[in-house]
Amino acid sequence: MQTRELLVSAPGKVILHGEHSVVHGKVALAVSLNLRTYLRLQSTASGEVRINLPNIDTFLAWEITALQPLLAGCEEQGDLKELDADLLKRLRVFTGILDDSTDTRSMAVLAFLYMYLTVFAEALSSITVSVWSELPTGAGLGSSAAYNVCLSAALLSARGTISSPLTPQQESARWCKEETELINRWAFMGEKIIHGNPSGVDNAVGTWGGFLRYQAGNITPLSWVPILRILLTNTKVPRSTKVLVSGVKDKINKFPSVMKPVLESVSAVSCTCEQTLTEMATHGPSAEHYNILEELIDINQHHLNVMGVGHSSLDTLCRVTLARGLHSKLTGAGGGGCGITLLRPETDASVIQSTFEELKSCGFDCWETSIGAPGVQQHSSAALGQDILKILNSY
Ligand SMILES: Nc1ncnc2c1ncn2[C@@H]1O[C@H](COP(=O)(O)OP(=O)(O)OP(=O)(O)O)[C@@H](O)[C@H]1O
Ligand SMILES: C[C@@](O)(CCO)CC(=O)[O-]
Ligand SMILES: [Mg+2]
Repeated sequence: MQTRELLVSAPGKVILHGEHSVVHGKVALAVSLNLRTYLRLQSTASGEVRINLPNIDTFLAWEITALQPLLAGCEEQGDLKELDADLLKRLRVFTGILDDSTDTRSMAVLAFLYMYLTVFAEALSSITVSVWSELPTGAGLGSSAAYNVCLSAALLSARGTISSPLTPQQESARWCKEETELINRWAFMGEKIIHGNPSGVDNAVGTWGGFLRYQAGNITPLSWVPILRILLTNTKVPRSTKVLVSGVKDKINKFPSVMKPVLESVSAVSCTCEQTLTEMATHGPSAEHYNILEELIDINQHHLNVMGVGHSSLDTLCRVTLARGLHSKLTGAGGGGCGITLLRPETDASVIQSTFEELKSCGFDCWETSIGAPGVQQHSSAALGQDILKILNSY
């Protein structure tokens, strides 16, 4: 244990195209958001591990002596490709969390304890971890990935497996490539616990930030993209990514010849979108480019409905925006949660205002977002706003 206090943050994300298909090896395009999750880790002498999760009203502590026996029989974490199923089973018994639970608190606690035990292993230390997020929990904006990336970075740094990159002169710093890759791999373990069968796209965006093309674990940063204006709408309909991902898998197993072409088509949508964005960045955006982006959004939204991850609230979003000539699709796992609407450069402020008003009257939250924020970072306390520090320091 090398650290008395660590502050880290990681961004949420929007998936432009490829959610669900990406779980089955197809191409996705995703970009980080300007909404972040923040974590403070303190080393203590309490003999306890404590976690404070104010967003989900969860405040728990365990004696290290009670956690130690859970590690008996654990193999050293090698290439980090697979979860240690036995340890997870022992953790479920220890916490009383059932196999099929998708409960918010249970999933957050399991992911934390699993990562703490596997990172610290033979050197369990007393720590207090507090996490607070600007992201809505479980709404499709990668809140689980931002949580897992923060946990992974902070725990690995505190253990000394990776460095603490911040120098006294800096307000924020990032880890080197190799250490960032390790953060991403460990965060993926947390995603496996929360999601069941994640593709890894969400933790990749939370770790690396920016605009990414993702396919089967291959991450390609896209630096040639135009500035896009995107409206985000949170329908506030709760859903679980784990349940939705498993529903799509069931449908593919039931109707493979029907569903596989749908996944293939979504992959083609991602690739056509990528080509269009590259053209827009190289030759300058035209009205025709925006027409193509809008058509691709509509096609993908239909495909997502075919996969069974639509929701009447998302239909409402599409209808309200289309009435003003704007095109929307769900983002993330769907089933409620958030949708994105593409704004054209010439979209009038009055049109945006009236869209906001109508969506708000449906009970939705709606705001224009900014995309492409940096990935996981370590911060000095001077870098964080007073309101965020106040929350993290109050435990
Ligand atoms: N701020 C937070 N504090 C504690 N736990 C969190 C926090 N944010 C997310 N989580 C955990 O992540 C879970 C939500 O993950 P889920 O994957 O269902 O939604 P999401 O990540 O927001 O959406 P998507 O995966 O579609 O982008 C919560 O149930 C909780 O266990
Ligand atoms: C639905 C999904 O494709 C995106 C969730 O943000 C799941 C995943 O890729 O792990
Ligand atoms: Mg998630």
